[in-house]
Parts: sequence; structure tokens; C-alpha cells
Amino acid sequence: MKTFIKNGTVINPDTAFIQTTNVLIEDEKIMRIGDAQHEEAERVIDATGLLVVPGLVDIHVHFREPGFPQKETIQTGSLAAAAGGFSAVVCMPNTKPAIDTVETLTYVLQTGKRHGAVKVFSSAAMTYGIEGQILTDMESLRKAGAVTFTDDGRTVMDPGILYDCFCKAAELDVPISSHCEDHRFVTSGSFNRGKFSSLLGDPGIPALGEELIIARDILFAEETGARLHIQHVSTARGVQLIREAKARGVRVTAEAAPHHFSITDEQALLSGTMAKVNPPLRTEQDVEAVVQGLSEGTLDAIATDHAPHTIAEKSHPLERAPFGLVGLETAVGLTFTKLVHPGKLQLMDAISKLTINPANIMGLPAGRLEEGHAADIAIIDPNKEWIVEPDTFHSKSRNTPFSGMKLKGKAVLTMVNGNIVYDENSPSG
Ligand SMILES: NC(=O)N[C@@H](CC(=O)O)C(=O)O
Ligand SMILES: [Zn+2]
Ligand SMILES: [Zn+2]
Repeated sequence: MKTFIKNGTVINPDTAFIQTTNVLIEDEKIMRIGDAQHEEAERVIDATGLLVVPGLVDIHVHFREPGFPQKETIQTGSLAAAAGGFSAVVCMPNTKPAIDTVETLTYVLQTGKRHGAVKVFSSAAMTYGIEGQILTDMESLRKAGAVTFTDDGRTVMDPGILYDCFCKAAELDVPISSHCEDHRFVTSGSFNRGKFSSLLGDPGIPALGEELIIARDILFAEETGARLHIQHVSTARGVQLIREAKARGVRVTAEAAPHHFSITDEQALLSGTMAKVNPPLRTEQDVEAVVQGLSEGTLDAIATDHAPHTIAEKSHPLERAPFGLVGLETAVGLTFTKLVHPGKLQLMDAISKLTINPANIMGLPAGRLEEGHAADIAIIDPNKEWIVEPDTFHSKSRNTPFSGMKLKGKAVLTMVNGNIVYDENSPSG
């Protein structure tokens, strides 16, 4: 089957290519990028005024399988991904059981193949049960397809165990993805420790608790030569630590989540538990530093940390409600509204941080729009104005602080291996 995408602004960040042109797809591959007309193709998509970019890559999602299908399944999560323009995702291992054995990892990857609308990759846990005590069989998990090791949701606190983990990661040349939170220092708060946590009588989560672990893990990476990827960076000093580490040649990369570059801790007053996320929404200065980190390249990737929870759970009193918010279906809108349209991030950089950069960090065969490559493509309408309505999400969960927010920019079509997995303009879209 031939698909012809005509007259779009075609972007391939890997080669800094941007041109108004056409893309011809045959079966699962991109055959040709260029001016030639192929109006005879079975399917012709008019992309006039739209961006035609590599399928987006999210290296930080929680699809909750096995264990919590009431929050999300691999199938519903992948539908949310497709609706957000993503064609590839990396699942986090804080499931039940955790993704800490080859058996569970294989279950996730096979379920992704069978029921996933997009390409589902997976991390594996650093320690059994994400308990920070006993290292998993990293070698076997790597062979079985784990693209990174992480205890996301928690931090491995024991330096001896962590050291062994970094050494093994260096040997296997696989990145460690680090959720940075010093559990001895960060205790029972729900929001960023500061003015708003005080107002709400919440003990607060100190920025220092995140920064201590960022600093620690950078030293471990430097010492062992392992590749380190810092997840969901939320503080100004965290950005600064990564900037300095990169300058002295440490193999460190980092991601920012859309909520950390879009809204501040003041959101707690408006959204309550819907704004409860870990790391927490921080101050205006922190948000500015995250934006600066993205624009200067200290922060390499935008990753959603899509963390679905049920409404029932989010209705618990503040201290019992779980941390996390869904992000796949608002990521493009927030990136364009908060970064690209205000001129804080160049269009090419924004697309890089949603495609080739995260793909390269995790070594995924994704993130490129090139002849001969798989036809994983997102079509984005950068000027589409829309209002976030959680009831229309494809995700099983609706936990977002962005409900009712007006955004400009949206993925309107997503293709995986030449198949359309999301189409805004089709009835089933
Ligand atoms: N980000 C969150 O607030 N929650 C995540 C865990 C995590 O990413 O740390 C979750 O699994 O719900
Ligand atoms: Zn985390
Ligand atoms: Zn996470």
C-alpha cells in the first residue's frame, strides 16, 4: 500500500532537515522524501500548513501492567501515546510485580507487540521489587530487551548497591535512568516545600532532596564510566549540576517533563491532588531554569512521565493521594504553547527533544524521518487551538492539572510502520 503525504513542512532533526515537501510511504517504510507527485497512491494526506515529523518518542511512561489495569493498560496507554503523536514509548518498571525478571519483562514486551498501538519498549528494575536491596540480573534483562535500568518511583539509597549497579551498567553499556529523591531527607510532603506548601499546611518536598541525588549519581557516573540519564529534572540547581557535569565530560543526559516547564507550585492551590506529582511542581525560578536548560541543551529530552491514577485514588485526602499525572495527550500542546510559540525553544530543537534525542539516549530504532526507515510519523498542527478535556482522553485515567487549559498545537495524525494509529479527523480518532 502506498501513502502520499503532500505539501507538509517535513522535519528530520537528525540531519537538521526542514523543507516543505512530500513523503511517499510504501507499506511500512519511507520510500521517498521529495517533490515528486504520487497522487495515484491509495492514500493521499494533505499536510498543507502542518508539520510532518518523526513519530514522537517518550522514554518515560507508566503503563501499569502488570498489576494496576484499573489505572492503565499497555493497550490504553499506547492509544493515549498515539493520540499524543508518539509512536514509541519506554515503560517504567514500578508495576506489580515490578519489571525485575526476564519473565515479567517479556510479558510487557509481548503484550506491547500484541496489543500496543505504538512501539512499546521497556526498562527493567535496578533492584528486585524496586526495594533498593538486591540487584536484578541486569545481564539477562538486557539480553531480553531492557533498554535502560531504573527504580523509577524510588531511589536506590545504598551507595554500595548503587556502585555495583553502575559498574554493571558500564560493562553492559546501558544507561541508568535515575529518579532522584533522597528518601532520608524527603519525607511526607505532597508539594514543593515553600510558600504554597506552608499555606496548605503541607510539610513540603525540598528541592535539596532531588539535588543531593542528582549530584551523587553524577559522581557515580563519573567514577564508573556508566551512562546516566536523569529523569524529570525539576529544580534550578539540578539543571546547574547537570550543566557542570556535561562541561567536564561526564556521560550524563537529562529529561524534563512538560508539567515542570509549564506550571509552578502555585498550581497546588488550583488543582489540589491533580497537581500532586513527584518531583513536585516547583517555583517560577525553577520553571525558568528548566526552560533555559532545554533551550541551551543541558536538558536533552522532553519525556512525559505519564503516570495514570484513578479518580478514586486522586480523591483521597492530600497526604494519601498518589503522586503522578497523565501526560501523553498534552505534551505536544504544552511544548508548543509554552516553549515554541513564545520563542523560548526553536522548532527544530523541540522536535529533536521529542524524537531523535530520546531515541539516541535509549538506543532505540526510532526518532528519524529518513528514506529507508520505518514509517513512524507524527503530523502536528502547530496552530490548532484546543481545550484540554480529560473526558476525551484515550488514556484510562484523567488525572491532569491541565483540565480546561487552552493550548495551541496538537498532533493530528500518528503513523506506526505505515499504519495510521491515530487520526484526529476520522470518526474513530
Ligand atoms: N511521577 C510520579 O509522580 N509518579 C510516578 C512515579 C515516578 O515517576 O516517580 C508513578 O508511577 O505514579
Ligand atoms: Zn520518578
Ligand atoms: Zn516516572
